[in-house]
Amino acid sequence: MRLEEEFSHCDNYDEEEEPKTMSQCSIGALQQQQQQQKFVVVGYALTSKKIKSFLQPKFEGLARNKGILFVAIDQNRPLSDQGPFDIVLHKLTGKEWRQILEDYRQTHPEVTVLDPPDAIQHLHNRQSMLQCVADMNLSTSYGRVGVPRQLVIKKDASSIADAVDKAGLILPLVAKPLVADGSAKSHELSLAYDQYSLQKLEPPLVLQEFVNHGGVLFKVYIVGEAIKVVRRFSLPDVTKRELSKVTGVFRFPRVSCAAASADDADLDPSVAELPPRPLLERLAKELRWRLGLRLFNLDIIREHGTRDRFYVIDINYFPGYGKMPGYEHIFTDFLLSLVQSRYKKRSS
Ligand SMILES: Nc1ncnc2c1ncn2[C@@H]1O[C@H](COP(=O)(O)OP(=O)(O)OP(=O)(O)O)[C@@H](O)[C@H]1O
Ligand SMILES: O=P(O)(O)O[C@H]1[C@H](O)[C@@H](O)[C@H](OP(=O)(O)O)[C@@H](OP(=O)(O)O)[C@H]1O
Ligand SMILES: [Mg+2]
Ligand SMILES: [Mg+2]
Repeated sequence: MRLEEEFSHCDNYDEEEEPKTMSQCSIGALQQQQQQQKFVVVGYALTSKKIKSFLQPKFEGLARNKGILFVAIDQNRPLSDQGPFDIVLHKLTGKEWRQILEDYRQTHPEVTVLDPPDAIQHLHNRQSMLQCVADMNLSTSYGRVGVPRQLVIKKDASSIADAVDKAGLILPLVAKPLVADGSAKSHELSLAYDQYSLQKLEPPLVLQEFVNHGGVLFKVYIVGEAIKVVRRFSLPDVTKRELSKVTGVFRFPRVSCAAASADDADLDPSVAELPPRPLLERLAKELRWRLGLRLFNLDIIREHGTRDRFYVIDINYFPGYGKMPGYEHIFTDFLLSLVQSRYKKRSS
């Protein structure tokens, strides 16, 4: 759909208007064109679930008032025939789609594609996802940030116990599918309590040491330079006593989803205390740069019993921003800032 056709859905376009004369029409068209030119046009390619959670009416309304227009991308038509766009927002999977976006980035350097498909791919594998955090080795006066020790098992479940032993990983272990592509399967995680049961797991997977953290994690949303942190309930600590008694591998559900908000819960202050802001700002800035991404969130936990020992356990591309408090303003400001910085670059 051309942008002009898409505009027919806009509030300011009235189909019931009186017929106009030729000159009125062309003046009207010109004015409309001028109005259009002032809009920041954001093409989006998102699943219907994502459209519902992200493009909420209040957000679209605020964006429009600030001069931002969202236009659905038609995947069945060449991208170059659509728009013209200032920004392209996307969260779709598949090789074909990645190639379309890469080609479009080459032929339309003036358009900001959020974010580059190659950089997003980095987060689709739970090993490469956390590599940047490990490489960073962030240690400041506000605290240290690392990743839990982990091991990748590509195949052969019968060899897992040996591999775990060799690597010196300490039980319990969180077993996560290696691929993190947003599919339901990629969110099917288990907790393994004993060596013998490890053979029941299904590779390819990542085995990550379980870090006790008081049952609360921090979700850090990043939108360009903006950061927002929320608390979510998480898996409870595993005590030594429990570990000595329990055997087996237990599948666990989506424990830290939006419904598990712990922001208003009555928590032990040492568990609830948010990670220091300067530490998160350093982490976010470095990750933005190292990952080459502007839209992501990360799950970070504080080792129970410490004040300043943090672990990043997960990074998600274009997460559920619709559940981030104040996302409407944060996102619109971000989109406008992108266009302004492009404009500045061009005129300097
Ligand atoms: N190493 C760990 N130590 C302690 N708890 C962990 C660890 N890894 C994961 N968890 C728990 O398991 C949950 C799910 O893990 P993770 O965030 O890696 O999965 P996910 O399916 O990618 O989640 P999301 O829905 O955020 O994408 C976390 O929210 C946390 O409660
Ligand atoms: O599409 P994948 O990569 O699976 O990422 C999901 C995250 O893992 C979820 O945490 C998001 O849901 P919550 O915001 O309810 O946690 C979920 O948010 P959504 O349902 O608004 O899209 C997704 O961002
Ligand atoms: Mg997570
Ligand atoms: Mg995840």
